[in-house]
Amino acid sequence: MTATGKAIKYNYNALHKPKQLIYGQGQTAVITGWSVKGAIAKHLHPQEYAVIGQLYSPTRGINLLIRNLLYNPHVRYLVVLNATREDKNAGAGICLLDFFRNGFEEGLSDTGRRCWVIRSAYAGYIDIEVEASALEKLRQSIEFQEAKSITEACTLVKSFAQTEAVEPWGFPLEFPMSTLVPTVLPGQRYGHRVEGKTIAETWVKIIHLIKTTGTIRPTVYEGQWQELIDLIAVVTSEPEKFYFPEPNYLPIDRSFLQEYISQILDDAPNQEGVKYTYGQRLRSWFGRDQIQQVIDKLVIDIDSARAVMSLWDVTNDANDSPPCLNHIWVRIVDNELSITATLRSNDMFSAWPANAMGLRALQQHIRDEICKFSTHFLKMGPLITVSQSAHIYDDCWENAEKVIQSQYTKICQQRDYADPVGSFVIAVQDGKILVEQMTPGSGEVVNCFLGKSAKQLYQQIAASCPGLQVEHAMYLGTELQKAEFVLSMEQELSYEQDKSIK
Ligand SMILES: O=c1ccn([C@H]2C[C@H](O)[C@@H](COP(=O)(O)O)O2)c(=O)[nH]1
Repeated sequence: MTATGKAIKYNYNALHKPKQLIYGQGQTAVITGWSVKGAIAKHLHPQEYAVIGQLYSPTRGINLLIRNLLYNPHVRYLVVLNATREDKNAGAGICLLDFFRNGFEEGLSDTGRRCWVIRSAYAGYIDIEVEASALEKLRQSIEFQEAKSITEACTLVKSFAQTEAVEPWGFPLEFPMSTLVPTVLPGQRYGHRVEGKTIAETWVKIIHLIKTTGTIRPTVYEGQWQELIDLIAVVTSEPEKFYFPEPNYLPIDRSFLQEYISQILDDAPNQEGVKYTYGQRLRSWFGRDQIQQVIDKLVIDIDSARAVMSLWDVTNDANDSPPCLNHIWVRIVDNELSITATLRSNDMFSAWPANAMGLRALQQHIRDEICKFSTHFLKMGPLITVSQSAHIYDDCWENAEKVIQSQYTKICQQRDYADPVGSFVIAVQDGKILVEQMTPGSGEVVNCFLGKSAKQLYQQIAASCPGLQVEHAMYLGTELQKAEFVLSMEQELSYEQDKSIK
């Protein structure tokens, strides 16, 4: 703190996420939610505020925000901006205000950890290590206001700045924090494939793959994430009205989805502080409606491989907040319409389910429109996402583990055994092992492998069918070993696939 004449200048010291904040010398903390913080800062003088920062999610951001406030007792005013649709969906601002309005009580977090639970309709937690008396003191010492627009927020900040300087409410407080270091198993680094029937099932498999084999790397947001590079997710049969598990373990629900779909399908006007919406990029950003263009293209030329929508603006996106969804490609094969979306950076735990459902709604819309304006009857094909940086942030690791523990085994048990590579019939004939590969469904023989040992055969099969499913390959290994055993024995034994040796 330095005193210059009458005005006192305070320094804000952030314990957490220091590079994500804009600093001033005043006594008001401004929480901008999803509106970009720079959009407010430009209307204010640094002496009018203590700090400006964004808060996206109640479960992920509030704990660190409160810890930072406890370390900066000169902050005596709080302005929470709640201006965008994203703020309404996330509820982070409301939850923060509820902390000050309603307080907190001891309870369990969504991962079952003991913590302080904010008395709010939105789930928000504070670490139990933070003393309750400090939290109460903070609540009593800060005057808070909600703003519905950037203009209103600035007016509030300026009016607080005009009041006399207030003494800090105490000394900076810091509390211990536990950290979780995951065990990472070895695995592929680049290029991964996950498939599931529904978005929910695929999501659980994605979370498991990243959590077990993803590399731990620093993020640009002063934390860490676990990351796989180029993860292709194929969702084969998400139902038209979307599948939400009961109880719902996804990070979104139906009412959130409703709002979100419109952010992808519908145009949106420019709004100060809002970076972009996908709907705006698709419908009007480049002076054309790309969704309609794709529909028109495919109505005329059903076999076209040129049905592309681009969201990356080379003239504009080298800035602070470029879109994550960059490229969408629509393809019709055998009367099945698939969509492939490329996301340069994808938060697989918190954002992917919404991204995938929004894209599925877009796919459905394009299919319906093509059917309406042509004589084609098209089925819904798969939804494919290509997530280039497929990551899980460290503050979601605990939740991710919980999803894996409660869902992954169940989902693996539900798998069917239809390997698209086909099936293999194994027999022992004339002192050799014979394996015939057959097409799935129709059972047409397409390949034959012959050899004396299990090794000779599995090497041939692996070379010929590199896409074989892991469990299927392991099964073949056990059967081939049985066949080799029968061949190697002096006495008359017979081999029959899937039966014990007689
Ligand atoms: O539709 C979206 C929008 C954002 N993100 C995530 C990906 C990153 O974790 C973060 C954006 O960070 P940058 O790569 O822009 O820094 O938001 C998504 O997963 N999907």
